[in-house]
Amino acid sequence: MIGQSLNSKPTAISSPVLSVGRLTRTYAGADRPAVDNVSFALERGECLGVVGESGCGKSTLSRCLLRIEDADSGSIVLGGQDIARLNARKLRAHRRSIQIVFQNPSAALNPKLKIADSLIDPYEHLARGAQLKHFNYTSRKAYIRQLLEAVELPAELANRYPHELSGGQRQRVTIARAIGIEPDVVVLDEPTASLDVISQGAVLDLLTGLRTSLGLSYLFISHDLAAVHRMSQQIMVMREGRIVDRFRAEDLMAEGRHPYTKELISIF
Ligand SMILES: Nc1ncnc2c1ncn2[C@@H]1O[C@H](COP(=O)(O)OP(=O)(O)OP(=O)(O)O)[C@@H](O)[C@H]1O
Repeated sequence: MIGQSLNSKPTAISSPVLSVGRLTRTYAGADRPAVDNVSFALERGECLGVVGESGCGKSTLSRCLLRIEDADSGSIVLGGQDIARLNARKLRAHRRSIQIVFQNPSAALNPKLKIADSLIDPYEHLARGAQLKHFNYTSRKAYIRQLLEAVELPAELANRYPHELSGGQRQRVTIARAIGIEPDVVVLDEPTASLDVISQGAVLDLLTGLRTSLGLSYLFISHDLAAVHRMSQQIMVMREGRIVDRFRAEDLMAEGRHPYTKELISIF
């Protein structure tokens, strides 16, 4: 099922899978932008971590990237096209390319749908008939079984409702939903914040395994520097809507870190 051919590290010469330029979003009545002139490039197959304290603009950034809300200005280049200004009809073609996993899996899953129905939904709306590289859609049942297996859940959970799963199992279902249509980019917005410490580690390890085996690229957004460091190849530090520091993960403790990054290091 899941191909292992993409297990090797991506080469540095590949062009970014997602490029964001000078993205800015100011809420009505606010005295400063929630997202202020943010630019970055996400390399294919990598995880780019965004760390910052509560209120720094992380969730606003992720909602703008998904076009759940619109930025005031700036570009979001995905698959070679700037999707920041596409109208709903044109945006539809790109919906499959970028998916999100939210903090709270209970809110992300429809309580009235069985797990199988929740899992099939993105495929039916965004990927029906598409050629998938890693999951084979031979039948609805076989596809759902592959998705559950990919996130290490037993097949029999397919017939349950969300309230009949643990929080960790529910988050694995939302991850399966996001990856099942094989997007280029997955935005992980505090994906483990609602889980206990043991489940957090297991879900982070699962996400890293999926990134390498499926060749996914992640934007991993969290207030937790330790988790961001564990997951990411590149790290950006966000404060009051701005990116104040960026570096490769191995340079976290290097000379020249921004004073605010040092503050975050001192409490992690
Ligand atoms: N819908 C909204 N309307 C008005 N202001 C908002 C809205 N959403 C967020 N904000 C404000 O924008 C700023 C950034 O909020 P955002 O939720 O993006 O931060 P965050 O880093 O994700 O915080 P947290 O980690 O607590 O979720 C905050 O000052 C917040 O009060």
